[in-house]
Amino acid sequence: MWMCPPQRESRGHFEDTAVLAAVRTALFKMTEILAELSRTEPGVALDHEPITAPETNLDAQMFRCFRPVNPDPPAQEPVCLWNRRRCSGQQLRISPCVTPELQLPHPYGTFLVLFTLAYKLSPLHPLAKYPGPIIAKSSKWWAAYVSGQGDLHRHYQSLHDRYGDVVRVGPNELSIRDPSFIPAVLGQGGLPKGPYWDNRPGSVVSQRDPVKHLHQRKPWNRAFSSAAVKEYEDMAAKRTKQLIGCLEGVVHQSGGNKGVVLDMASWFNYFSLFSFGGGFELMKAGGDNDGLRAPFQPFFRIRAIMGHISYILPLLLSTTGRKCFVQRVHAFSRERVVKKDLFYHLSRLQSGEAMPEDERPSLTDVAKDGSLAIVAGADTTSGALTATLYYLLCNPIAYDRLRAEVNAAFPTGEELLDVTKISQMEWLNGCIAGKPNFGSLHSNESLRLQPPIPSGSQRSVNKGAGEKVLGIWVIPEGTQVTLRTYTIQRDSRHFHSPETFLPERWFSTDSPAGEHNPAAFVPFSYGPANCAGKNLA
Ligand code: HEM
Repeated sequence: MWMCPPQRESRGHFEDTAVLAAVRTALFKMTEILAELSRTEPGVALDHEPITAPETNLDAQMFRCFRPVNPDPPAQEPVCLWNRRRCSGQQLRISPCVTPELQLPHPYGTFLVLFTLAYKLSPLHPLAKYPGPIIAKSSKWWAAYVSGQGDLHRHYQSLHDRYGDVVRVGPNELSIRDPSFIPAVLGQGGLPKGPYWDNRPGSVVSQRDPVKHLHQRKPWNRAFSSAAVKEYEDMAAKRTKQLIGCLEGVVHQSGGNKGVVLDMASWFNYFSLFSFGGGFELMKAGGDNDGLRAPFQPFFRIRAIMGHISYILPLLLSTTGRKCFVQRVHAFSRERVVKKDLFYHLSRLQSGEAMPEDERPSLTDVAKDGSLAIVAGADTTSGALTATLYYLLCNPIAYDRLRAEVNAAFPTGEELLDVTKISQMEWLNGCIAGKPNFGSLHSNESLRLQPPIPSGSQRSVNKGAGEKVLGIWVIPEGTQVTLRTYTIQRDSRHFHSPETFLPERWFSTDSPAGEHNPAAFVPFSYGPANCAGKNLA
């Protein structure tokens, strides 16, 4: 990794005293890396749709100082750095934006970097009044680094414990722990999505324009309407049985050996792709033998890191073969559109749907959304199931109560999913299902303790939109805000014994544990851009 982390004070917490030295090192290393990128494979880029680096923040403007600018690229054989074998033979084109010589920082660049840094840390900055660590105020590169360690949500929690409910976590970004701001930020008429989503394939999740988002969201709402979700029930029941059969098979093959180890996170991941009909037969294959799931794994980490420095994505796209991965996923999605599963519903081609020809989305658009369903739907669902199993195994009392409840409701174990029965099962709903309770549609303990999207979803007060007032806080234009799900859901002001797995808190109001603030439970987010697949999930 390019950046030497300064001394940690506590888990994920950086000492301000080491900060300036770290920032200097980081900036120097950044220039080195950019130079290295251009030296190793000169002038090669993949064919991609035009992508423009956002000019909305100073980090991006600084970054432009280091970007190569040669309008006449040399003719050259295209190469895919990411995976040469997989991408050989694909139609690639030299992009005019990358050249062999990278312009290293000249005096103007150095001056701009230092000036920008000084401005970000000065009392003149619009967010100067908000508390936060100096390294975070200096650059989002720091958040990208912590994100790469997989610890960002815990780090934000420690920052809130130290600085309060509103913390400056980036030069232009605030992190919020107060759930009373959820409707104003995420609700109807709230804030649009932020630059975290810039430079991504144009699926609904990365649509920052609220009007276009509304349009793109329609097929999703249709795909998860009550009628459509009913159609998935059989599929879900069959896949559940298949999973149980597979697990029994593995145990059987081991000859009843008690020491058999199962990677349940992977099995839940194979299972959670069930909404795609027969497209993924990972359970049947007993693993990802064909490498269908493997390409998604590095993508999750890269996506999480790049969200903080999304202006660098165009350079990465042009110097690496990430494009190859995206093309592969889209190709897979395109094949699926014709089958009657989630892709089919997204394509709005259902019978009885009076959708005029010209309003139907193109196959490419559906493929983009379908790819999103794989990345947004499968990992979240399997993460929730894995967390539930973990907490049940750590809590024998809850495990026994749940098992007794399931055995009573489904005595033979052969019944298909019966949603009416499920909605009346207290322990199941307390642990992992979704029963209307305390005004909250999805009330369960593992999603509270381990929300699959723990750091929340970024929103932005766009330039020209005017400042946004949240209680006593004035959020200036050009600021990004994020409500931290993990931190909010583990706040003792909203949940009794917040770090403890207590499924009964959702159905028992007799004990103090039952008292909680339902508004502080938002694993599926809130408002018009909340999770489109939550009914299915
Ligand atoms: C336990 C499982 C899941 C959790 C906790 C979860 C959570 C979330 C969250 C927090 C968001 C961000 C919303 C925002 O920006 O405000 C989101 C977005 C989204 N999720 Fe899920 N999700 C889950 C499963 C699924 C499934 C199964 C699907 C579909 C197959 C899905 C499809 C989507 C889509 C399409 C979006 C983008 C919505 C938009 O921007 O309008 N999710 N999800």
